[in-house]
Amino acid sequence: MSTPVDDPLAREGAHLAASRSALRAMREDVEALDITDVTANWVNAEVLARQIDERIKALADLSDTPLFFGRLDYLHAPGAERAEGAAGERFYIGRRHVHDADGDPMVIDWRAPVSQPFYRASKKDPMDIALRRRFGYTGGDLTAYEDEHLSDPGEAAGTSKLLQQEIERPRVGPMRDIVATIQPEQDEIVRSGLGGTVCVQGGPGTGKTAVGLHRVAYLLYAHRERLARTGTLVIGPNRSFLHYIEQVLPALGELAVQQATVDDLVAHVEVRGADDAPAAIVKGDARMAQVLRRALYAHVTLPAEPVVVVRGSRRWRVPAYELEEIVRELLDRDIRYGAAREALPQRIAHAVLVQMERAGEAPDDRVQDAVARNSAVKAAVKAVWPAVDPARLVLRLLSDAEFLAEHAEGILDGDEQKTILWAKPVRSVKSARWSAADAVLIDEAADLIQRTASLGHVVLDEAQDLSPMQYRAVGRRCTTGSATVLGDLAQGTTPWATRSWAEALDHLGKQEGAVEELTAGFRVPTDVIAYASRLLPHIAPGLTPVASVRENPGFFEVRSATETSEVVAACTELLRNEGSTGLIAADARVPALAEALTAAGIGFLAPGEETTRETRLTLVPASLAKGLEYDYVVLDEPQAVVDGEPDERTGLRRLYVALTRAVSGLIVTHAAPLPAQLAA
Ligand SMILES: Nc1ncnc2c1ncn2[C@@H]1O[C@H](COP(=O)(O)OP(=O)(O)OP(=O)(O)O)[C@@H](O)[C@H]1O
Repeated sequence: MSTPVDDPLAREGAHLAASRSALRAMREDVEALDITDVTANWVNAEVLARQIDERIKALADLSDTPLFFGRLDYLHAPGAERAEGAAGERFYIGRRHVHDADGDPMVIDWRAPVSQPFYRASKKDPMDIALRRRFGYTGGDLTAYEDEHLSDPGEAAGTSKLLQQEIERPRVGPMRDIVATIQPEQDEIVRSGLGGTVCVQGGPGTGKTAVGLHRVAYLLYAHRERLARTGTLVIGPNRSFLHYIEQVLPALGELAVQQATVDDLVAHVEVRGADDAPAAIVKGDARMAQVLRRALYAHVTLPAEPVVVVRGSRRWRVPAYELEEIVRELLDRDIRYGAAREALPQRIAHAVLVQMERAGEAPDDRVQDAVARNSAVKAAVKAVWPAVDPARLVLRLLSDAEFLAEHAEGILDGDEQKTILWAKPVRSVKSARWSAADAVLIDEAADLIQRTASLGHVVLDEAQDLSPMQYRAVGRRCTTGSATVLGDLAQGTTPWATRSWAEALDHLGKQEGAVEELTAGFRVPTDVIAYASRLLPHIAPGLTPVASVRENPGFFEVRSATETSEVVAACTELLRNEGSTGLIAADARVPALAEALTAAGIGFLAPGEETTRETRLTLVPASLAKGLEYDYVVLDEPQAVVDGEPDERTGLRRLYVALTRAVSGLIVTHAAPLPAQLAA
């Protein structure tokens, strides 16, 4: 019988058990904290209690997530300046830091500098690593390990089986983290500094979303205090997508990252209406920002009358030309409309004070405040620099042809103006049927009036679908921070879809952002991605096709199915496999397919609903498929997916998205002929 001493696996198992009890002890220490004496008031107590609560949650030992997944044996002790626990030469790499009762590290956080060679070291550049060990788990049990002697010239470089297994593991439930298998080119993006914006172009399944989420986790580790103050945000295309990814960061111990759609960010009004494509295109065009600025500043009128302030028996007169100077100076300064409006009364009061001093008085700050509040000053401010409500400003632009023409002159042509004008004038902000694009305009106007607060870091996923005005809305939420922009130009399905990343970064206000490309595909099997890539020359010429890293060639079949029952049969067939199945269909065909599934007694979910062992089928309208994945996919009627979009290119892009959701197998069913572009 082997003993822990001679059996490496047993030895590693013992380290796992010891690490687990150390983690338990760390948690118990936090749970035992008594804060009654240390907090001066209840607000502090509540904040502290919440922090403690979060810390306890972050220290949870999740039975199905291994505490460590790798080990690094350094040749030398890493430099003290870069080491968390530099004393030892051996480090276990895991999701979070675990230390023993003496404070010595048992498990090192994957984000620590000493963990980096786990992801980056190679035979070519061993990074001072003698041994890299990967661990394999079955359930929560440590059952395998695999070694690479990176500094041993005699050992050939090979591909890791454990890595391959992890990549090919079937999917059930929401998205999970990839910390154990982040690839070198992904790691470079994950660990790029907080100061810079990174934009990642990558085909379907290249790990963009995964990389973006891990980058936030990394940044939170490396800049914890700063980001706790300024905040982080992940932006995704819709609720079901956000739901799909929402557990990745908590699994990495990060509970404080906000998630939102762009619509959530700009929810100044209730969106009840929709634009047709031509109107949405103009409203989403960056030129609208100029129109709004002009329309807003048109409210400022240069004063023609003096301001006369009466105080006691004296009258102080600020002549019109002096007022004009003040107004011009405020217009020239780079401050918001609202801030300038707030400054104006003080400026006028200051001019009065100068006169008072000249007249031998010695007014103090209180006098200046009193003058600023004087009714004559208030009236002048109201006339010269009136308060503007952003929603009302947009309402007027969209309902008043003359007002729009005046401010869009030389920016939008006559047809464009007509396109965005509402058919019927609308009376109030409340009664208007605002569209999503209108809400973005209101957000732009609101920011012209009052600066939007900036976060420390924003991750923008599926960015290719944003309009220039939406990019601006996101950009103003990270003016003093940085962004990770993730997308695929070939998957852009909005009429205003991004044409180039340079342009997108420009609208975002992050011209300096670096564009990186990911081309290794972790999701889609070789045969399927090859089939889908036939569309690339038609939808995004010039993009590199994804190269699948999956060894399993996957299952792929195109078959004719004239009845919905045959589509249902394809689902039943795929459900015999382990993992999730998605039935993706043109939105218009979803009701009929839902009916057919129900008639056949097959339970199914909507996208974003969590798959369970019992219900593993999701019926996905093509319009919601983006970003999601299933082990097996039945793609119903490709031509209908194409026809569901207003133009052929968008239709083919939608089809490309739908074709690239499968991890292990795809059946395409069709009654109508397949789109010609899919022919080999
Ligand atoms: N290094 C990796 N190791 C294991 N799995 C990975 C790795 N990178 C990505 N994956 C997996 O590949 C799948 C696709 O990743 P992800 O959804 O991030 O790709 P994407 O580029 O955002 O795709 P899409 O363009 O379709 O939205 C996910 O299941 C993800 O967990």
